Amino acid sequence: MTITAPHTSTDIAVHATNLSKIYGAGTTRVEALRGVEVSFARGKFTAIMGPSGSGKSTLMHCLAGLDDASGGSIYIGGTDISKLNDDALTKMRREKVGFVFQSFNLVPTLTAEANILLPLALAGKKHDAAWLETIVATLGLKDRLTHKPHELSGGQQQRVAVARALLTRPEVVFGDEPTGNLDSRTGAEVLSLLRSSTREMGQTIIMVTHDAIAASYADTVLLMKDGELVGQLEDPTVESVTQALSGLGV
Ligand SMILES: Nc1ncnc2c1ncn2[C@@H]1O[C@H](COP(=O)(O)OP(=O)(O)OP(=O)(O)O)[C@@H](O)[C@H]1O
Repeated sequence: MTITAPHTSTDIAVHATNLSKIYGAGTTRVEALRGVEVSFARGKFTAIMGPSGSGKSTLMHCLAGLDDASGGSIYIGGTDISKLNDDALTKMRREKVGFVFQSFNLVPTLTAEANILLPLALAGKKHDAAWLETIVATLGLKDRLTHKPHELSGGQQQRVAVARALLTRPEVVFGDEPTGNLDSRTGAEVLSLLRSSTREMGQTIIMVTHDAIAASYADTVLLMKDGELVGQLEDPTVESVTQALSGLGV
């Protein structure tokens, strides 16, 4: 007889329940999220896709505590972030969330190493030197640490941003089109590194993308339309993603 362990809350890194977001009022009122119910398993790579205006960025911004939801609750690592005051929210984002954006968002005057260490430095915390070494080695940045961003290629800059996101061992890393500014070969490298951070480091990743190739690196693709989650693909391929998107009119 096989006994399957029941899912416990520790299997879930990020969870949102009955999440709504309304922009504007009256004739400019937009319901960007309509009662979204979603759980992101710990250590998994999830891509969020859907037509333009379907609510992907809004969902990501609310989940990351970058924007206030209009209703519902969001849990990151068991903490209901909708109940946190501004200071607690800032601390939570700094310690429990990593970000990788399309535009690498590195500080131009700082070296790669200083950029990687910045979130911990801002939090007044010491970094774990062995963990830094592991991340730097995994991302192939060892001989680039003393360089400033303008001395690095786009792919190297994004790897620095990925290292910065991973260093705090965050509950979750959010990616907003992380390969949008990279050529396809470099983009593939960064996506492979993101995927190995889930497989080898147990990192949870949630990525918004328009790109079926990028989404095919994820374990799961969530499909959005008109502010709702309307589908899910497991072990996606470029073909299965493209087909699902064309079903949504993309
Ligand atoms: N700050 C805002 N003020 C008013 N409406 C907004 C605001 N931000 C987003 N919206 C609206 O909310 C809806 C969802 O937008 P959102 O940016 O989340 O979609 P998206 O799926 O990320 O789109 P895209 O793929 O084009 O980036 C859209 O109708 C958009 O016009």
